Amino acid sequence: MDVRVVDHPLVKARLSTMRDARTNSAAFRAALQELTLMLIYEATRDAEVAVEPIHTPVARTNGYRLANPPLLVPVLRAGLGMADQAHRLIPEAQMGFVGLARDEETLQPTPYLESLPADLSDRPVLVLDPMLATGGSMVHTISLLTDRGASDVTAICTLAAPEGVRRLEESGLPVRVVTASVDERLNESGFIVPGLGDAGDREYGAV
Ligand SMILES: O=P(O)(O)OC[C@H]1O[C@H](OP(=O)(O)OP(=O)(O)O)[C@H](O)[C@@H]1O
Ligand SMILES: O=c1cc[nH]c(=O)[nH]1
Ligand SMILES: [Mg+2]
Repeated sequence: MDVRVVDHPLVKARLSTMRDARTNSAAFRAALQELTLMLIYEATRDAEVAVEPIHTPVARTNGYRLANPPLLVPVLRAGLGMADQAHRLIPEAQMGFVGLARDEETLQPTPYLESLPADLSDRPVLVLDPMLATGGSMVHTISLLTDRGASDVTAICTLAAPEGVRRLEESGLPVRVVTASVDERLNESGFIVPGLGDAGDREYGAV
């Protein structure tokens, strides 16, 4: 499985803002948006482009656009904080939604929303979720996508745990991961260490 860690000074700086326990919700959301921009920029580096002639005020030249715009799928709640920024970068993209809440005792994802196009064959998908911890939520989400024919899925995750990366790899699902960091480990409560805490709570407040 392809895991791309975007190792760039600006990525590290935004991630540090998100990790810092002193960062308030508004600053956390702003850093997440900026980080999302950089991760999507990297994730789409090899996207197929269509070429069509355009006229500048001076001459005729080649114009470029994405040949096959992806479906964007934020995983609620925390992934919502990445959705608008991703859409600004790829305004022609369609958006689907998955809602999951991890049971903090069993660490199993509890689904509460699924709003996705019926046919995803021949369409790239970008899944937006800041956190890949045990990998349970991501495996559930990608299974919903492959059930609809998706075969080209990229998980855009601010942070990943080695355990989650391994789980995705062992699932055999057609996915690659683009992240700002693969951290050390999960703790006994299933939180990423050093991590950044509960991403959804830090964006929107504790539930
Ligand atoms: O890899 P996993 O062990 O499944 O954990 C990762 C999930 O946990 C967080 O969501 P959470 O369940 O806290 O919901 P929230 O976004 O509403 O806070 C995060 O946004 C992922 O979806
Ligand atoms: O560290 C973690 C693990 C799962 N979900 C989060 O929001 N944070
Ligand atoms: Mg949460």
